[in-house]
Amino acid sequence: MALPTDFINKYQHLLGQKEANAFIQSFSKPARHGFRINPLKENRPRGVNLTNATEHCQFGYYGEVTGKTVDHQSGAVYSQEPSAMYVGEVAHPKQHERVLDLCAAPGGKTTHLGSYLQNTGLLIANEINSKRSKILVENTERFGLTNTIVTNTTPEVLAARLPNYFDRVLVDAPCSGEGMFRKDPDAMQYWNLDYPAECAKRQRTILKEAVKTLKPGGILVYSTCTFSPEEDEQIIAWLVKTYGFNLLPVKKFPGMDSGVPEWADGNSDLQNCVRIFPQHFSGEGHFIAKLQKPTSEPVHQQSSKHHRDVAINQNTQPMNAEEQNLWADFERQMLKKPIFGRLVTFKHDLYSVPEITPNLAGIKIVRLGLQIGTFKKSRFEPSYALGIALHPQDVIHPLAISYASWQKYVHGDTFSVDKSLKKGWYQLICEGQPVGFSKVVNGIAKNFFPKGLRFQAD
Ligand SMILES: C[S@@+](CC[C@H](N)C(=O)[O-])C[C@H]1O[C@@H](n2cnc3c(N)ncnc32)[C@H](O)[C@@H]1O
Repeated sequence: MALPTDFINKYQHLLGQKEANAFIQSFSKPARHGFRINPLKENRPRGVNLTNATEHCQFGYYGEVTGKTVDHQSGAVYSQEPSAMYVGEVAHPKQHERVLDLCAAPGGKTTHLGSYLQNTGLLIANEINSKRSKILVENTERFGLTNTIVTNTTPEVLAARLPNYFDRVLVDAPCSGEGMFRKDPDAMQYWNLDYPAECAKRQRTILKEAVKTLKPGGILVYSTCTFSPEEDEQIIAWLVKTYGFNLLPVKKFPGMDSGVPEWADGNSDLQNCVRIFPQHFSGEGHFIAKLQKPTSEPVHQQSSKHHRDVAINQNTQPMNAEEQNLWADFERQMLKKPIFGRLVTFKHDLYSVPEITPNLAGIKIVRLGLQIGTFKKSRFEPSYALGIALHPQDVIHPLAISYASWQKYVHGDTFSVDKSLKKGWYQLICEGQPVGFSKVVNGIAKNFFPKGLRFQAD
């Protein structure tokens, strides 16, 4: 791979000739692939090879997964390169915490954080880019995250609305992406010698706001997929100096390196950070730091389980009487236990929002928790997201379908089912995974697979 000359010279200077040679040569080797399995699903994925588990990530495996499979469509797996998997592992939220993923699209880390939260507490996944925030929504839905609100706003707006609010904040920062060069050589086109410093400026702007959203004593995880000290150790040194954060040690698995104090201000605590270099570790490259916000006074262990703000924003409403009846009918016919969260309507859609959702007025929300369905004229239509999120064991009418029927389903076609099936809604199950809802009428399963997601499966 033809790397920029300035890039080679820079790392020869930083790493020394011998180490730099190994680093540069690693770019000519094949990229490493990986995936995580989804612990929120009742059943393990059946179509992937689960023999090569990663040591550093509880849910991780080496290997490649493709998009047009049951495991992928149902959210049973999430494709993620092996070093990126260590970020969620380091962040590792505890159940019932309030967590912010500030730079979240397409959702690799969000889905990983959600794997730990187990749909408890609150996860706000924010993405500043509107188009990318929609992909983030797709991935949170696919993964079956019911405690997650997706917002599309700036760090400044979130910090102004939710100061000192989160137990844990992840800043997986936009960066110069040097760890992407092997996987995606196009990522090199933006690179020049000044680019890391430009990215660092933006990272400091984001972090200034991230710091405000974190409660005293809260945990901040900062990560990049780049090797440049300007965006890694130097950012952390600045954070520690400016805000008095405590740099916490992060476990290093074989092949992981420590942060390098000499590449910043010499603070020996910088060794607590993790560097993942492709010449030492089976992954593309990352930098991760874990920090704690100082507490000027003792933090009272306020359980977020009991916190409950009333309003969500000015546009949400409780269900009206007709909607309540339609929902109650659906719930009685379809669900073995009541739906999680707080139910609110937004226009004609019914949402389940996490119990501890704060007032989000003034923040652009792209996904208000889990969309349960839509009230149409005198009927309720369950959503695709609900059809994927519900565990088959909690549904009164699961319907196992063949792979051939699934192919028709994801293509947007109807398919035949047993003629004796009663008319009504069924949760479709393929290879043990819930794949959405269908309405069965006279032996035909009608298609409700979202138009924008349809594809031709092999
Ligand atoms: C490294 S990517 C995040 C990857 C994501 N965490 C994942 O694991 O899938 C960084 C994200 O930050 C967003 N971003 C860019 N500028 C930003 C800014 N000024 N404030 C917040 N986010 C920004 C980008 O749109 C991008 O989606």
